[in-house]
Amino acid sequence: MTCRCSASRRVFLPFLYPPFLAGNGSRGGRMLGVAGPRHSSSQVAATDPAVRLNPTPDDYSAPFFADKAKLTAYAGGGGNGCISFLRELFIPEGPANGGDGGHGGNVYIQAVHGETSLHKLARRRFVRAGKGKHGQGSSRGGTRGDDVIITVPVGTIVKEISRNDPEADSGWHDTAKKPRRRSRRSVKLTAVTDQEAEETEYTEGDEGAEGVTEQEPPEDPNRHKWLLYPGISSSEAASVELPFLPRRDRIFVQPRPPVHIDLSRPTARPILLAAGGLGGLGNPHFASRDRPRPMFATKGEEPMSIEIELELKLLADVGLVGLPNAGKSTLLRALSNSRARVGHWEFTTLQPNIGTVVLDNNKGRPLVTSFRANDDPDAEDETVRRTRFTVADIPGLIEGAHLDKGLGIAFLRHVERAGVLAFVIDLSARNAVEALKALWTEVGLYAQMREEEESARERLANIDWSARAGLEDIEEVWPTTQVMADYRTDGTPEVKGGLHIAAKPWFVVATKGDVPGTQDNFAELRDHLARITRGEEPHPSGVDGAWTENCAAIPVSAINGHGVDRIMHWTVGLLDE
Ligand SMILES: Nc1nc2c(ncn2[C@@H]2O[C@H](COP(=O)(O)OP(=O)(O)OP(=O)(O)O)[C@@H](O)[C@H]2O)c(=O)[nH]1
Ligand SMILES: [Mg+2]
Repeated sequence: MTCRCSASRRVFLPFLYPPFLAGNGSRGGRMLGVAGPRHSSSQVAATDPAVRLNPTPDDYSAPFFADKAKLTAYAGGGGNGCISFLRELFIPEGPANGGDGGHGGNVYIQAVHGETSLHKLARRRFVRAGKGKHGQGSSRGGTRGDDVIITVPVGTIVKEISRNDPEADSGWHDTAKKPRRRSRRSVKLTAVTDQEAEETEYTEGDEGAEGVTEQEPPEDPNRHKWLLYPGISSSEAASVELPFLPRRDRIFVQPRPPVHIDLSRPTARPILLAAGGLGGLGNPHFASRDRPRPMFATKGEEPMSIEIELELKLLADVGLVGLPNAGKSTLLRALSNSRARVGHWEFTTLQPNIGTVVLDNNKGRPLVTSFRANDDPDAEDETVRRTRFTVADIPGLIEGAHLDKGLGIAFLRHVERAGVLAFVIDLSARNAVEALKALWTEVGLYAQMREEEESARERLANIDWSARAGLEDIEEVWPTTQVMADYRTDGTPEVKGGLHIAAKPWFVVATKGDVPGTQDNFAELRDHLARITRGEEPHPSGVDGAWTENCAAIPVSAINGHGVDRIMHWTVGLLDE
């Protein structure tokens, strides 16, 4: 049989599979496997700044990235207790010696510095902790199930969607529902009235007593939690008298629903998400004078599972916000060692890129002296010397993004936590003041949407679902899915709220300054920002109380690396504020 795959390399489409290219065609690059010079494009780029800042569209590196993931964490079930008896040469019917079952493994979550994306978790769909092993004869306890730690990047938010906890649902661990202790031989009868259940005790020998109706003892609701000795006959099994299930405290306290954890700092210790089930008790626990050879043990607890949603908000110091094709990725390349994709069309960048700006050039002599808050809560010094800062480049924002136009405003969550916002404006494209206003309007509307979502979430968390609340109450607090902006008389959307982003320090990077005829545009922008600083013009977002202390525009030509150092100094100044 002949091979059905084409032997020709012509089917390889370089546009669709650019990462497979080792270089670019125009500068002596080559496809994989094709003879050519043995240096990579990154080596060429690293040595030649002109090539690095004006690369061809196929000269980039795109690491795997996902900022959302949904998965179900299953804790491990407990192992069963064992029913066994000592049997030796001269002891045919020895005492009970069944071991206890091992506890199930727990599922934890931990934010660590090494992780940068959720793509591995997005593909997994579920994680499962190990089951506890069953107990064995000769009093051998089962081993504990393995714990699982989900490691996520710093900046991840964990939200619970649903959970299934069979043990909690049965009320067995809920101390509020603890039944009264009763004698082993007494069986409870209940007569339910309209308001509350009245309890009467039915005790053997009371049959026929006045006021007590003779009834069959009710089925033990915990019958399914017992294991019977496999060797006993079915009639013996039916008549076996089981004691009350012993109440046991959980070793690990299950987090209260709904789980909502903001992992904005690395967590020194893993945080418990789902606690494993307790192991069952072996038959020696039930041995007594009356019952020296218990023919039963308890089963291990059923495990709980929790469905969670993970959302990553990249924690960069500076967020680049700009219209598509403004030159954000080129600027990121100029500031850092990033190999973000650059192209002369809109939406070249489809997912966020993070670059690190090294202040001391790795030589221990910082170009700029700067301090940042210390991450380590145990450290005595509150600030440490800053040697680097990170910059996030996100897909371009277009006007009407709040109406879900373009790539939407979902990517703004990656700059939401940035310490400083840098608005990248192309001086050669259009009026820079208008572009700045358009960008700030979208950012302001996004901030407003986030605030509404957050307050709706808080109200939802406070709802008493057990109360006889009308459906209207619930609908009232349900978050709106889209922001419907109010419009001013001039047709521009009006932003209400959103101060948590508008209060951040910001500046404008006026890029493509090398293009002839852009000076007037820059001068107008600079004057406009000076008026905002003096308080003669409102903040471009229109939000009251927004940051207007020292609004600056820095002219650069990122493609030539001109003026980029000033951005570094300015940013550090704002970060230190
Ligand atoms: N003349 C000139 N061209 C520039 C400059 N900076 C970027 N460009 C060009 O502008 C185009 C767009 O640059 P990108 O860096 O991809 O722009 P972007 O904002 O990341 O675009 P999106 O990812 O699509 O939002 C590319 O062709 C760059 O070569 C500059 O300073 N001067
Ligand atoms: Mg880009």
